Parts: sequence; structure tokens; C-alpha cells
Amino acid sequence: MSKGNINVSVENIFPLIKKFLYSDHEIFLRELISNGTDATTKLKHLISIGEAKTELGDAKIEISINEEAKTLTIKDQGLGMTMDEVEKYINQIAFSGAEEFLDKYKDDKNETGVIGHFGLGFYSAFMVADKVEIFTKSFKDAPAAHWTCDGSPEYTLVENDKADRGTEIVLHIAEDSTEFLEEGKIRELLTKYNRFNQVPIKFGTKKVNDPTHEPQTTKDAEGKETTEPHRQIEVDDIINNTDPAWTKKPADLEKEDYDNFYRELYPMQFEESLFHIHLNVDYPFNLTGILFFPKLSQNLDMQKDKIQLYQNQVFVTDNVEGIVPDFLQMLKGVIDSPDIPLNVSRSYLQADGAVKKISGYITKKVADKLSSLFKKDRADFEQKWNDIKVIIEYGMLSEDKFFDKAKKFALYPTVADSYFTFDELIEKTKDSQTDKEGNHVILYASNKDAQHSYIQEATAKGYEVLILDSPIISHLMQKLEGGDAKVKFTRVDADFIDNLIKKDDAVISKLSDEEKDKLKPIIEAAVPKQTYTVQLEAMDSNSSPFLITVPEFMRRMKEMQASGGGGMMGMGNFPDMYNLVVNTNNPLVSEILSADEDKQKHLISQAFDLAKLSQNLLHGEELTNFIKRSYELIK
Ligand SMILES: Nc1ncnc2c1ncn2[C@@H]1O[C@H](COP(=O)(O)OP(=O)(O)OP(=O)(O)O)[C@@H](O)[C@H]1O
Repeated sequence: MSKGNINVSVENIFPLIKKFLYSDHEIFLRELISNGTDATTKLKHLISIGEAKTELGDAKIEISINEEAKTLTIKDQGLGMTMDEVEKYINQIAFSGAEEFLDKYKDDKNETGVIGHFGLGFYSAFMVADKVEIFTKSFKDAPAAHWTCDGSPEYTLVENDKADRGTEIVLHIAEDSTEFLEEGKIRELLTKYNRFNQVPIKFGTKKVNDPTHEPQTTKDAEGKETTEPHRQIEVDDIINNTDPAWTKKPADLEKEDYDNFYRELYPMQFEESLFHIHLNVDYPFNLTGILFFPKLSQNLDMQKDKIQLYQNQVFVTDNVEGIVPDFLQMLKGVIDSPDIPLNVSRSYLQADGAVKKISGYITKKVADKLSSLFKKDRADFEQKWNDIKVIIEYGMLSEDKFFDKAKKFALYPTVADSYFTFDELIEKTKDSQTDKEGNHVILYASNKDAQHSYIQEATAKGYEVLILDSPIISHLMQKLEGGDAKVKFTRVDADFIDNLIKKDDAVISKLSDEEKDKLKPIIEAAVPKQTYTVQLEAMDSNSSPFLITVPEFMRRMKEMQASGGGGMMGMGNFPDMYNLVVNTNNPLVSEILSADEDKQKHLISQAFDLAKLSQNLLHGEELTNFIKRSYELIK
């Protein structure tokens, strides 16, 4: 028997371990299972190179709870340790590792930046146990060992008669951690961290139908058939899938396999994904994974499903900030990499060269996949556009490299359901939609119904009108305009149509300048001055007499501010401002001019309300009054 002090210089490490990372005590189980997994895969390797003369068998890791003894046991069939190895690995290496880890992070307790908390290793057991025992027998021909430590720096190490190869860690669960003696809690943790563990994990047994037994059907005297019940047998309850889809070669997988994996990953998700991207790189870093483009969903549960980060098939976190570019965080799926440093703060992570490369690689893979989908089946891509556009537009805004690639496949749908790429759009509209100053005006609407009359005016002239309705689209337009000084995006209700795209053939006004000077103050007096600027224009006589427009610049700045930054400071709080465009060629406007004062008021308020109605601006009392007045008119 040997007794000893682990390391006197850090006498208080155990209370520190207990207090440390309080909310993350649960990771002890992941750490111990990872050790068991390593021990098993190492043995497998030694057998394969002929260094270990033993059979691996169906080596698994077994987790068991003994409620009476208040213990939780993690037992593996890996390579085990000799007495000397326990002394070396547990008393020295593991301990100094834990010590170093704690030393580094003990002041960082509140820093959410520490992710994963890998590295504390074996000693994390003391977060939940007040005594830990190790029973271990090496695959080598050496006596088994029994190590005990009760949370003081003192340990004992004695020989033991354990006969089967492997290591058994017995945790005597502390009074304040008894939740880890509950089956439900352990099952939850196993599912969270280890459902794709490389080595099978057994947690209890379960009853299944005996596959060797065929239930017999018998007939009674009246010919009624009775089938005997299935015979049930008890089998190990293996909680994990050791071979998840992302560890396989894409060539070995069908679409169905990816769909099944999506469902396996998010069992509460009933929608299928739109498409997947299989990641697989081994230089200059190791990374595998599968990312899914989800269908846009209002379902909040769905938003909760996030990309999960694994390290060698062990779950680390579903907060992939800094590793996956922001714009791709709406994707779902898994990435697995042993090369991501996990016990560092996020700011460090973002500056890490390998992590930057990973993020760049993921961006490139996503762009390449989208590009190939676009080329392979454009109709299908167009159909999916609505679900994927926000991610792509966000990416174009935030990553220049992605912008350059996405410019070739990002789509601009029109109100007539055509989908153009940017280049196609420019080509299609450059002759008809270039104004007399040489500006190439791209017209768009944000809502087909709300801006219906404006859209109609524009399409009647043969112009293309896009439907652009993502929340960040104003930022993207700004960026696209920045790339070509002549291209201007303008919403269809930003002005009356002839002013949106000014051509040379100006319409002649039926009203003389004196008549206009007379008319303007009459209308101004009848509409709220602070909100509406009256603008007299000679338009087509068939166009509406009154038209409410929102200047493009003003509206876009407000929208950009509402969707986060970019707009001019303070614009978001600016009151709504509109132009009231009066068509001096419309007969009704001539009539207003020649009518008596009462009739003038009446005609203006009716026409003004109609203009408001077509901009969806007529509400409440104004709407009630308008309806009343309109009934009077048809009586
Ligand atoms: N179940 C086990 N079977 C065999 N050896 C083990 C087992 N658990 C721990 N060890 C030995 O103890 C050492 C220290 O374990 P510990 O978990 O503290 O650190 P680690 O696994 O090396 O690294 P990490 O800090 O990433 O967990 C291991 O490297 C291994 O040699």
C-alpha cells in the first residue's frame, strides 16, 4: 500500500474544484466518459499494431447508479492502468493538469467566454463527489490497482483483485449533488453530451421483442384466431449512435440518410431541411460536420435548434459564436473538430488563426454549395429562395468574399414571379429604366398588396418591379448601389411614376402657372402641414388626382436604423413625412380649382382620403368619417 500527498503546494485545490464553474458541474460525466472512450480507442489501436495481445470484444462503457450506496460508477473495458501508471497519470499528470487549469481560470468564473471547459479532466469528479475510487486493471500482465481519495490532498493506492481489464471509477456523490443519483438526470446528460460517443455506452437494460421468437397464431373451435404476445427479452440499453452520419463519407450517404440524421439530431423538428452541406477537411485543420439549411419557420422550438459543436463526437456547446460566421448561425447541424481550442475565452477564440480559417472554410463551402445548387437546378433554387434569402443577404452584407460569390446566384424576384440575378436584372432593365440623367433605376415594392396601385402604374409602363421584403434588404441595396454609381434602387411609392424614372417626354400641364399658384395654397390649407408636403405635377390624365409618396432616402434611412445600424443617426425617431402629389392634368383637379369653397373642401378631403387609403394610411375616426361621407355620396 502506498499513501501520499498529491501535491502539498495546492492544498486547497479540492474546495476550488467544487466551487469552480458551479453551473457546469454536470460536465464531470462527459470528462469521465471521454477518458473511458480514450482508454478504449487506445487499446484498439494497440491491438491493431500488435502491441496488446488481447481481444477488444464488444468493449463498452457502462454507467450505473447505486442509490443505497450513493454511488455513480463509470466502467470501461479499455487499456486500464498498472499501479505505476495510476501513480504517474492520476497523481501527477492529471493533478498538475487540473491545477494548471484551475490556476488559469479560477478568476474567470463569471466570464461566459470560457466555453466547453475542457481540460479539467479526471479531477472534475470532485465537483460532485466527496470521495472517488478507481479500480483498474491494465491489459498488461500486472496486478490491479485501487486508488482512493476523499477530497483531501491525501490518497491511498493499494493492490486489488479486479480480474477484468479496464477501469471503474466510483463516485461517492456528495450531499449537495444527489441529483446525479437520479436516473432521469443521468439519462439527460448522456443524451446531451454523449449520444454520438465513439464507444457504446450502456445505461441499464431495456425490454425488446425477442427477434428469435415468432409469435404463434392458433385457431379455436369456432375458427377465431388468437396470436400469442411477443416474447420479451432484456438487452443492454445503449444510449448512443457510435457512427453518426457526419463521420461517414458523403459518397456513402443518400439524401435519405441526411434526412434521417436531421431528424435524429432534432427529434422535435418535423419539417425537413432544404438541403445539406457535408463538411470534411483535414488540412490545415481537422473538421467534419453536416450543416442544414432549414425551412424558414415561425415555430419557436425550431429556432432553438442550433448548430452543435462536437469534439471527437462529444458534445461541447451549441453556442458556435466566433467559430461559425454570424450569418450562418441560422443554419442547423453539427460541426466536429479536435482543433478548436475550447478552454479559451471567446475574444481569444475569434483571434485564433485556426478558428479564423475554419470560419473562412465554412463560408466558402456554403457559397460553393449554393452556387452548385443554383447551376444544377435553377427552378428548384428559385423555389427555395424565399426560405434562404435572409441568410444569403445577411452573408452578402457581412462577408465580402461571400458577397463576390453570392452576387452570381442571389436572386431578385419580380412581382410577376420572374427571378433575376443581379446581372440579368441590370441587362433586362438598362434600356427601359435608365432616366434622362443616365441613372439606372431599379424599382421595387416591399408588399404586393399594400403597394398595389403603385406597382400597377409601374408595370403599365413596362417596368420591372422587384419584391424585396427581407428586414435587412435596405442595407443590401445600399451596398449594391455602392458598387455602381449609376444604379439606384427606388421603391414604387417613393414618387409618382414619371418622376421615379424621368424621361425626356415631359407631360405638359393643363393648368397654367397662375392656376397652379392659386391651387397649391387651397390644398395645403386642407391637409396637415407637418406631415404632408404638397407637390403639383403634370402627370398622365388617367393617373390618380392625388398620390401619397414616401421619399426613398427618408424611408430607407428609417428602415436601416430599425434593422440595426447603418442609417443616419436619429432618423429612426424622425416623424413620418409624406409627399402629397397632385396631378394637375387630372380633370378632378381642374374641378377643385373652379368649385366654390364648400365643394372644394369636400372634393379635397374625399380625394385625400382615397389617396391615404391606397397607402394604407386611413385608420380610426378618419376611416369612419370617410365611409360615412362615401355613403352620403351614393345615396
Ligand atoms: N478510464 C481510464 N482508463 C485509463 N487511463 C485513464 C482513465 N482515466 C484517466 N486515465 C489516465 O489519466 C490521465 C489523466 O486524465 P485526465 O482526464 O485528467 O486528463 P486527459 O484525459 O489526459 O486530458 P483532458 O484534460 O483533456 O481530460 C489520462 O491521460 C490517462 O492516461
